[in-house]
Amino acid sequence: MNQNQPEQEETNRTCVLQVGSPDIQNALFLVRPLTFPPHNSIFLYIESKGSSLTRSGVFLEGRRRYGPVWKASFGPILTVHVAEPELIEQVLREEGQHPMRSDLSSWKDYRKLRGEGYGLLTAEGEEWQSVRSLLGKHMLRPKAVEAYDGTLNAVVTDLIHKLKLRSQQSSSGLVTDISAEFYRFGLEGISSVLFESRIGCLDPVVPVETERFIQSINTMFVMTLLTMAMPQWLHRLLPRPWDTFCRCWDYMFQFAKGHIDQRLEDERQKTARGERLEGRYLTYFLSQAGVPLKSVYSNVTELLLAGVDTISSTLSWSLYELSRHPEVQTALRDEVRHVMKGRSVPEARDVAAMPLMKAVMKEILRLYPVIPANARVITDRDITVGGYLIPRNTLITLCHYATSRDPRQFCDPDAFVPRRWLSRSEGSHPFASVPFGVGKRSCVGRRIAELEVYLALARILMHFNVEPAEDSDPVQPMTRTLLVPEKQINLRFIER
Ligand code: HEM
Repeated sequence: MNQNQPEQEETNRTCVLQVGSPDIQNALFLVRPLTFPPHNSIFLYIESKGSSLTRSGVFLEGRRRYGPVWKASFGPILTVHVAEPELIEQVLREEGQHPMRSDLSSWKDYRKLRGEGYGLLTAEGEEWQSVRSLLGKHMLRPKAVEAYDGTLNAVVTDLIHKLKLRSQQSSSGLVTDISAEFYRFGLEGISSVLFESRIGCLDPVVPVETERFIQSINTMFVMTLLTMAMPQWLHRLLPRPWDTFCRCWDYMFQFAKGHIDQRLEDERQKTARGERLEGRYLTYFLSQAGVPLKSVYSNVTELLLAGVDTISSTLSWSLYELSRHPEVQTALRDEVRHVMKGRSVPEARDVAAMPLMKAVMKEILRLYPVIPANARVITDRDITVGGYLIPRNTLITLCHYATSRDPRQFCDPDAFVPRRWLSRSEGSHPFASVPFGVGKRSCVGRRIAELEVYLALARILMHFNVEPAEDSDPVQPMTRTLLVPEKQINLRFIER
């Protein structure tokens, strides 16, 4: 069969190709809210007319039904989906000097409404470029990132204590809802990199404002889908999703501003006392480089937000899969111990000698890419992708989850097989699994995220055998803008 042909024709299909044809609005995706107890907030199914997508089937079903390119509407937004590595590569190779993810964003609408600044996630053009160049120096250069290992290791030490405390509270070493613990770890980790000071997320009693910040992120992501699915005029008729969305952002900005103001005040007092300033944290670099305070606020808010779910999801799925594959867990622990040679705390440079560790993270992000679909808008010209003309300013959805679970790219695609990354025989397309994105606008936190996950996994495996909870059913991923576990992940941490 031709790879570019749909596997199966559907008589009741709601989405057909031919961008620019009069029936461009004929595809309607419905969004139905569901309550989901663990976070006490609303989660979403995305359904196509006729049959529901599985919760984890982020565009797998679209790919199966319609082939590698199809168009659909999400509320008022028309988007062309691209679900083939070669075609994703074609789109990304077309992006210009200042790539744009999406022009139609409720995140941007909030900033306009409240007069807040834009951070790296939301800024465009020259504004984006200047902050990206600055942060890139401190977040992507290997030497600059290595310098954070002491800071991050201190946070990992607290995580290990917390896991010990929690596992000792159960006779079987059970720690329920590990993602919640790793949300706090993620927030503490990114805060320490941003402020070079600790904010108490891993203390025995977690500060109320920390929990509220994490809850705000959760709810904001859910509301993002709802607000995007509703045309703006509907916000007046059904104000709740939009109001809730704005309140979440208000709190997130307030939280970040409080910490930034505190930190800058500390610096002012030091200067007044004639002490030398030698900060090694991102807020300091931003403020010293003359970035306006409004932009420091928005960038720090967005970096805090970006560092929480991403780390939590990756660590949770890593331990989930390692608990179900004890042979991989043992091999990884052996690798860590071999490199550590009796030392107890790994450093950034140790990771270079841990190929299996890197393969485990790649495999986890292939199976569970925390951003399952990304987007691009090409603003200056029409482009041709897979033989279809896509007019300028069209929102193009890049279906990464669909390509990274595609059996044409990865044999046994739903299985956890880290070793596939250690041999060259797999032969998948380089754009089949790109969990951090590719190119100028790719993830600026990638190196920090990798280091944080490596340091945490190495120490956890040195301290614990990680096993599934008794009688635990498999956990599937689902989408809430980001990919998250559909239910709590509970694991047993047995001290070694
Ligand atoms: C496993 C962890 C992570 C994954 C899988 C991930 C993935 C991504 C992806 C897919 C993008 C969009 C790239 C594109 O549009 O091409 C992105 C952007 C971004 N990420 Fe991450 N991320 C992770 C961790 C982090 C962390 C820890 C931070 C903060 C320190 C961070 C900060 C950002 C920022 C600021 C952007 C926007 C970059 C820009 O537009 O210039 N990410 N990330």
